[in-house]
Amino acid sequence: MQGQVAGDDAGGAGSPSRRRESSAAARLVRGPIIVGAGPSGLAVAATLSRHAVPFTVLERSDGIADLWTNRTYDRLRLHLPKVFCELPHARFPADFPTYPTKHDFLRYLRSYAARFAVAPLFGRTVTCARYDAEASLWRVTAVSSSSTAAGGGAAAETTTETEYVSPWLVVASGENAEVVVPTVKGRERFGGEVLHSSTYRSGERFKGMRVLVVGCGNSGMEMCLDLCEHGAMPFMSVRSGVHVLPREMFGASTFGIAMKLLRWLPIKMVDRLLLLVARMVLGDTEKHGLRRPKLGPLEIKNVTGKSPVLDVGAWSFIKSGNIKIVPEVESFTGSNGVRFVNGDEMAFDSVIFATGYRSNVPCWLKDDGELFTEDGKAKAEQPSDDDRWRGPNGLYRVGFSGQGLLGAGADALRAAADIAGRWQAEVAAAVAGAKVSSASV
Ligand SMILES: Cc1cc2nc3c(=O)[nH]c(=O)nc-3n(C[C@H](O)[C@H](O)[C@H](O)COP(=O)(O)OP(=O)(O)OC[C@H]3O[C@@H](n4cnc5c(N)ncnc54)[C@H](O)[C@@H]3O)c2cc1C
Ligand SMILES: NC(=O)C1=CN([C@@H]2O[C@H](COP(=O)(O)OP(=O)(O)OC[C@H]3O[C@@H](n4cnc5c(N)ncnc54)[C@H](OP(=O)(O)O)[C@@H]3O)[C@@H](O)[C@H]2O)C=CC1
Ligand SMILES: O=C(O)C(=O)Cc1c[nH]c2ccccc12
Repeated sequence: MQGQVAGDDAGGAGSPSRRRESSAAARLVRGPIIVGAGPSGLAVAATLSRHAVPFTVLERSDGIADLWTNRTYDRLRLHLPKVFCELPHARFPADFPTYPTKHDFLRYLRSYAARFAVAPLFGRTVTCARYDAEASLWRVTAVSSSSTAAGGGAAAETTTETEYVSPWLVVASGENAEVVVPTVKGRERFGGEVLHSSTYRSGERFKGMRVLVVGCGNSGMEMCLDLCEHGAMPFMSVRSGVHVLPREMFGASTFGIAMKLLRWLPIKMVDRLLLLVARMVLGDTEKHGLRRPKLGPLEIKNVTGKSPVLDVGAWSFIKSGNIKIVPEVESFTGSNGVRFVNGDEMAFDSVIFATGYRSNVPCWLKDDGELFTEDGKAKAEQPSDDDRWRGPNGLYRVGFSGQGLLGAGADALRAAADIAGRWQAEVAAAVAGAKVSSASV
């Protein structure tokens, strides 16, 4: 039976009442369950669609590609050239610029979903996925909420829990599913606005303000640039340093050059060449407070997942002193004060944490088949081993290789082909079974 009331949360007078319902019947879906309708989930679904395999995509937000739609700033562009960001089976339109804007990219993703008839179930947050060894099936619980105006005028929120069941589960919830915001001592004292980069849209409303940006990854760097261009005064807090590379070298994309060199040379050598050219183009970043990590830019990306910054203009503002580098934050000291680990104290109007994201897989995936680490990253036996896209029991990992959209597309092709093989074998067995039973009637 569906829609059975499993529990009631009392809502105080005037507050929305909350009801939790659960569908008692599990829904056995046709084909695999895919968790997430970002680029990875869409790419798996599209490939399955081409193999004529049905699927069910569960997505927590109300549309596709939530990260790109709702959690990125206005000026964002892909920072790898478009050829490295296409999903399987569909090129970017020829009139797209080399570095498409996020609006271009979203346009592409929407038409991609339409073209391959990918219609996710939206508003379904997966809270648990467990392998039922007895039945050889994945049991996936998804929660959805809906708000309805109740008779007396107060809104009633109903959360519904549904179990979806399938022999195959594709984890495509992303490496950037949840924001990371560090706990800083004295946070409650700070009177200015504090936000995470995922809610920053533009520097416009920070004009004339002193803004502390914590973190020097691509988000931190690009927000500082945006703040400068909108007449704000950005300060960038740096903890351990980063590799900054020009986005282009000798008129070609740095990433493209690196990919070509990797065909012939070992990664350490390619890193050395990139750093040599970066030094020629940018100068010594350490002199301006941006220490370079010990491992090279490509090697550190492979080993730890830390992305190099591909500079789109922030570097020149750092050199000119418009973006000021400050040390790691120690604490908030008052309504606008921040103390740094070197003991210096400064006043700021706002603080933006550009401290990155994390996966949420450990919160919901109960039988991870050794595909994930404790913090929900891809588990690799070798640092360079990005080949563990399939686990036991029909479990697949797509989009966790730390290689951006290119890696997600490659994972999606392999996972979908593997599932399609198994699906077709099951269909063939069912057809054979049906023939035998009809012959014996
Ligand atoms: C600001 C920014 C810029 C980037 N730019 C580039 C770039 O230029 N090139 C590049 O290659 N990579 C880039 N990346 C890396 C980025 O991870 C990929 O571009 C891409 O978004 C990965 O796709 P995905 O589908 O794996 O993950 P996501 O895009 O994060 O999609 C995952 C989806 O799963 C959903 N989800 C999560 N948890 C659950 C759950 N429990 N239940 C149901 N649904 C869930 C989310 O709502 C989301 O829609 C960028 C990342 C960021 C943060
Ligand atoms: N145009 C594009 O294509 C863009 C791509 N991206 C991509 O999105 C992903 C996320 O990038 P981003 O949001 O920059 O996050 P990142 O994880 O790349 O960077 C996080 C930054 O925050 C710092 N940090 C994290 N925790 C703390 C802490 N507790 N205290 C102090 N500092 C801390 C890190 O420092 P430390 O190194 O010391 O840990 C690092 O400098 C990356 O893959 C990136 O390449 C992002 C923006 C634009
Ligand atoms: O933006 C990112 O972090 C990406 O994941 C894209 C990406 C994959 N491999 C890289 C190597 C160097 C710089 C960016 C990337």
